[in-house]
Amino acid sequence: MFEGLNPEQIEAVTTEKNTLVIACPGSGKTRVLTSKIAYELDRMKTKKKFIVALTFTNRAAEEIQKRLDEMGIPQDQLWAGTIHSFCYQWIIKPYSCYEPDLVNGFSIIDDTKKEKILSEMKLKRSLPVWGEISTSLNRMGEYINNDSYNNDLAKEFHHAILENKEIDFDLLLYYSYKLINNHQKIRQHLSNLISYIFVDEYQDTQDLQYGIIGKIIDGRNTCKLFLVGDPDQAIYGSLGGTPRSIEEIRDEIGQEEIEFKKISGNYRSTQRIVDFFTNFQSTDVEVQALGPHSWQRGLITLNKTIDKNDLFSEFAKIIRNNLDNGVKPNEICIIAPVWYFLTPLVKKLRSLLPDVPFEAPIATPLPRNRENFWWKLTRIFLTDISPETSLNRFRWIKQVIQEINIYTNNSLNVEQLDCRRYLKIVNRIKPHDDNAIKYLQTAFNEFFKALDIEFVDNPVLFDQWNSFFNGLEARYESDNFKDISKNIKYLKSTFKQSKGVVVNSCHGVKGEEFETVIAFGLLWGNIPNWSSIINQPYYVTKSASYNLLYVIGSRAITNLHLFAETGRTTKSRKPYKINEHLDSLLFDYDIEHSI
Ligand SMILES: Nc1ncnc2c1ncn2[C@@H]1O[C@H](COP(=O)(O)OP(=O)(O)OP(=O)(O)O)[C@@H](O)[C@H]1O
Repeated sequence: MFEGLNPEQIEAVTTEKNTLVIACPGSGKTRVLTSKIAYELDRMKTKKKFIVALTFTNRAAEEIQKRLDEMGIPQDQLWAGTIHSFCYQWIIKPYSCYEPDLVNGFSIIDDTKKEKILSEMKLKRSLPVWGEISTSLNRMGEYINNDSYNNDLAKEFHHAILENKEIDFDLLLYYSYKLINNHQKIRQHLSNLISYIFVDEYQDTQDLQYGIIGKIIDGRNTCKLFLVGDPDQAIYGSLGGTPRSIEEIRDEIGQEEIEFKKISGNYRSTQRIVDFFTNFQSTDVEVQALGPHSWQRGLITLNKTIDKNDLFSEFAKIIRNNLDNGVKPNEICIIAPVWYFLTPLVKKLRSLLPDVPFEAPIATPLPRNRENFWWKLTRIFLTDISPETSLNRFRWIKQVIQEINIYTNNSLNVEQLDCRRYLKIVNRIKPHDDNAIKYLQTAFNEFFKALDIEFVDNPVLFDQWNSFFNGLEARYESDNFKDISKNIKYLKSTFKQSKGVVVNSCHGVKGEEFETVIAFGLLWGNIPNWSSIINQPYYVTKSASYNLLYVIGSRAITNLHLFAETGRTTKSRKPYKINEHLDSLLFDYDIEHSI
């Protein structure tokens, strides 16, 4: 369990106390977190308690589970997922009957629908459609935009969806906090059930999330807390994410003691990459590259003259060179500043490099609400059956069957043998339809028929069915996806194990590492987003800009190619300019023809 950990890391893993671990990128925070979870799972004295690991993305939760599988650690007593999934499954689903706004049923709306409603509201008020409005609330139920006009709009939006018995992820968090704060019974139940809460990327935790975690722990000494993160990697400031100080965290958890630990060094990158990204660090702590690549020179380039239309062929050239030099496709990553740059980019690259696989996790037309039951069943149907996916698929089917039991009062068994049997049912179902929507509907119908359950009679499953398929149809018709194939093969390809060149947003690649990173759109207004620039004090803009550049730079192991392309214009037709902090940095870049 302690294999591959240095003494500082072992100390963090074996600590008995509530702990906050802060460290620079590549220092092994994820490794420590996974080992600590394994260590605590192994020490559990009762079968009645759970360990909860809160990660920023579902991808990160799956990575932890995969690593625990590889370590051979049983995970029956682990729950891992995002704070939104946690709130839904542990608070809202069991206790929504105590909340008047939710008591008559509700469904969670998809991002596409949310964006559509918000855009219509903005148009009505003659506000620019592209202006970012946060609909996050704090624990007092207040909206957190700087501007009261935006707060009114956020409030009006929530009123409108609630009228329709719908909530979004922000209301999900808010009602979870309200329920846990108002009902001692809920607090007590959760703190009796949960023995440890782990928080990854603590620096992006919102006020309500601290509030919810704090209420579960709240000085009762029954549940411990372990947070890891890096304040310099806080990139969700505009959505209310903040790295709290150790004193503030102590206040949240009812004055329980909390220990502060640092781990040092970077095991990921070359010293040159470290020297590049530490220019955007908030402190002047020296970071030493300790890993096997530390001494390599690699390549670090900055191109600020290339036209946006020439990016694709330039990327293709870099990718081809890397592949020729033995770099595997999934060790290369292209980072876009905003997710809507991704779909056209992948399309273009696929045509330029038809033999190279690409993986664009965001470029899926599936509705992004992973709490939807039908999303979870889709994942099982569309993930390849292979030895590498078998443990995941087994875990997913178990979850799905447990949910069916809750919704239908059925008592399907969830023992090992039974879950294998359900998986076999899924594996046998092979609809003939090419159209993705038809394929999935046939598959789901056949699955429920084999289980002998009439799901259409169930209001929750029926509502979720509508929201899933309406969401999928709406996304297929939206500007971003209208050109992609509606064939089931395309949808299946979005679930493929990561073997291809990764194309993702800066937010999507947090925590990951790649031999070669290509980042483009490093323009003022993208990095950071206008919402961190317009009407913001300079220190907010600077820290948003620094943190994004820091996160992007620190994903690279050996090579980093930066692009601040020309030819992009704002909605008011002004040319975008290079990010000013990147522009003013004096760094010994390699010249491009050496690529
Ligand atoms: N003690 C160690 N010895 C050798 N390699 C290590 C050690 N600890 C971590 N690593 C390796 O260093 C790399 C970075 O580790 P990890 O992803 O855990 O860092 P991190 O602190 O979570 O980074 P980030 O903040 O960027 O998410 C990984 O390849 C990991 O396997």
